[in-house]
Amino acid sequence: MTLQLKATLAVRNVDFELHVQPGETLAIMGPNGAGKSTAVHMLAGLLKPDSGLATLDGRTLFRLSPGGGSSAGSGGGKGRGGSLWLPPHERGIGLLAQEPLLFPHLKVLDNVAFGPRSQGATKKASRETARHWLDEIGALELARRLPAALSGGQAQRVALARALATDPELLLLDEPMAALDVNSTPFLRSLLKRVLTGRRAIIVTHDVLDALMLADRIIVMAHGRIVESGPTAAVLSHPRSAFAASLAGLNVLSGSLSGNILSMPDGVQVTGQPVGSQAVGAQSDGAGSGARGEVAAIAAFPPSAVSVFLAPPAGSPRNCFRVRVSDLEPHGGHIRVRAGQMSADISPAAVAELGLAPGAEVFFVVKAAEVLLYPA
Ligand SMILES: Nc1ncnc2c1ncn2[C@@H]1O[C@H](COP(=O)(O)OP(=O)(O)OP(=O)(O)O)[C@@H](O)[C@H]1O
Repeated sequence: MTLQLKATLAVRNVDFELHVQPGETLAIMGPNGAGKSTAVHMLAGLLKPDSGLATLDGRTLFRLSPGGGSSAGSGGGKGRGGSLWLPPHERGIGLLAQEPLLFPHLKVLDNVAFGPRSQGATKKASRETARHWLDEIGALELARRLPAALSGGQAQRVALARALATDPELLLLDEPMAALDVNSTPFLRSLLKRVLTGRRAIIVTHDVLDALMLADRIIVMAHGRIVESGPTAAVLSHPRSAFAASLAGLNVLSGSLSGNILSMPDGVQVTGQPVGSQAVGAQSDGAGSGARGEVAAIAAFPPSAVSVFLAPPAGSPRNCFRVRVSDLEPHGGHIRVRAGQMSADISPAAVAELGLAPGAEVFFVVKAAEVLLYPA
């Protein structure tokens, strides 16, 4: 029993396949325009792919073959050529979007009771279910308010209760914290942690903390494709895409790899440790291959591995980058020295000793042993 989604949509350049097991929470991450919301909207029944198949525990949500003929936005049921498209309310799926989208004229209790009521429950039973979920999310005292009298965080909690009240087989969360102020975010995140435990869900997020706290597994999308997938901790500790490496807080440099040397487009070379020479061949599917066995690759290393010097250290075999400091900011007990895309974490004493300030030209130095080289 599983959720399966396989879909293509040429107009958005998406083509991917994903699975989610019962009880599993999957985080979808990736840069802007990667296709994350597109995936969620297809599952919710709000966007029709050109072709694909989605099944939830053996039930077909949609089945569309290329040129199958049913038009986007049309109603449910079977179309020509055996195609099938269930409307959103028949899918057994709950959706929590960025905005709570509560019915403005209904009190909180009736907003939450709306789902069970439209599934056929009596008015009394629907309200009991609504009270149960409002209690679960710690918002029972809001039951008699209208949405206009709620804060953004309260409204989003009520929207969560509303999504859960239909007892969905799959809960979709599309950047549920994005529209909240920073003070409301931790509360909703810990609430989500509680309600997502043991529940099948997909969360689209830009925040690595959400993935760490809420997800069992993460997929990274880029350009409408899945470029990385695995248990959250494994993806972040051994990122294989530039995006996942930057999520994990690593410095990421792109270039082409030959042996243990990454050459960047500006000619600067980085020596590091290739992550499994077999992995280079296996992962590079030919698309990024260049001349003489070179493959498109990234170098990743943590800011804590970077030392900062005012002059290049003489005779050092280490990697040395000439950079201009763009920013200094506190980071834990250290100071994060930013220089364009690269960062170094050094002690406040070292910052004072070097006399660092934005605009200073310095050298970032990192040992080859600290640099991991991955196929891009
Ligand atoms: N309403 C739309 N009409 C046409 N194209 C769209 C529409 N919404 C998104 N796209 C395009 O589809 C592709 C996937 O977009 P999508 O919104 O799924 O990305 P995303 O990963 O959710 O991005 P973000 O993090 O910015 O929300 C992008 O190329 C985007 O420009």
